[in-house]
Parts: sequence; structure tokens; C-alpha cells
Amino acid sequence: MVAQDGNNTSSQHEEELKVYSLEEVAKHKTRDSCWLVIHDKVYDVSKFLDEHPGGEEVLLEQSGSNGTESFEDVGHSTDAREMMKEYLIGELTEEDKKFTKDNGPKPWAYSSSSDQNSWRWCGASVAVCVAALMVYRALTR
Ligand code: HEM
Repeated sequence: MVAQDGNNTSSQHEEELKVYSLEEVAKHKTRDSCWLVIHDKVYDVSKFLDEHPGGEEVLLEQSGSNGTESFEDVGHSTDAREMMKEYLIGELTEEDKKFTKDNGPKPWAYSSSSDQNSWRWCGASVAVCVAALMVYRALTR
């Protein structure tokens, strides 16, 4: 018979998150150990410095502190947000949390996988044109 023990090994990553204070995070601001906080989560991006499309400088600048605002200002894509999970090492202590909300990528930063978006815009534009034409014809009759 099939044993039903498949659900106790998955999705434990979130539960295993370590808790760090901002003070602890502030000790990691070098190339060898570069941590930063985004939306109250702690990321160790030391191994990502060379790969970051925005360059290592910006990451080093934000290291040891809260990079949420800069991260959101750039409007990182869905792909970037997926990528982050790889570098997640923990979260801030309750007292250090800012409880910022992750509103997802900005409209201009959707990843290429969501080409459907352009089609949606295209469809909407056609609909607006047709509606305008109908109104025009109704008014000029
Ligand atoms: C773990 C954290 C981060 C990851 C995984 C990440 C990933 C990425 C990726 C994949 C891109 C390419 C564009 C995109 O897909 O959105 C990018 C661009 C960029 N990132 Fe980050 N990033 C992180 C943190 C930060 C932080 C804290 C800053 C602070 C300023 C930053 C600044 C930038 C800039 C300036 C660009 C270039 C945007 C452009 O040229 O259009 N990133 N990042």
C-alpha cells in the first residue's frame, strides 16, 4: 500500500529561517560576507556580487543594512524576486522588522515570460478604439 508520509519533508525552508538582529546584519558588509535586508528578510549575497546585473557596487553600498527602498526603487522583475530566494538566510528580529510590504515588480519590470501582458494591452487598445468609433458614429448620425 502507498504510505502517506510525503508532506513532512517539503516546504520547511521558511520554518528553518534563522532570526538576526540588524546589529548582526551590520557586521556583514564586506565582499566576503555581504548581507542585506529586503522586506525584513536577510540575504547573503556574497556569492551573487559578481552576477548581479546591477553591479556589485550597489549591493555593497546596501550591505549590512536595509536595502528595501533601493531594491523597490529599481523595480526588480519577477525573475529577480525568484532569484532572491536562493540567497535567503534568515529574517529580522521582531523589534527590527519594518513590516514593509512586497508589492511585487513594477509594471515596467515584468519578466519576459509574461508576454501575455503586451497582448492584454494590445487587446485593450483595440477595444478602446472600437468603442470610440461606435460613439463617434452614434453622435454623427
Ligand atoms: C538578493 C537581492 C537582489 C537580487 C536577486 C537582484 C537581482 C537583480 C536582477 C535579476 C536584475 C536584472 C533586472 C531585473 O530582472 O529586475 C537586477 C538589476 C538591478 N539591481 Fe538588483 N538584485 C538584488 C538586490 C539589489 C539591491 C539591494 C539593489 C540596490 C540598489 C539593486 C540594484 C539593481 C540595479 C541598479 C539594477 C539595474 C537595473 C537596470 O539596469 O535597469 N539590486 N537585480
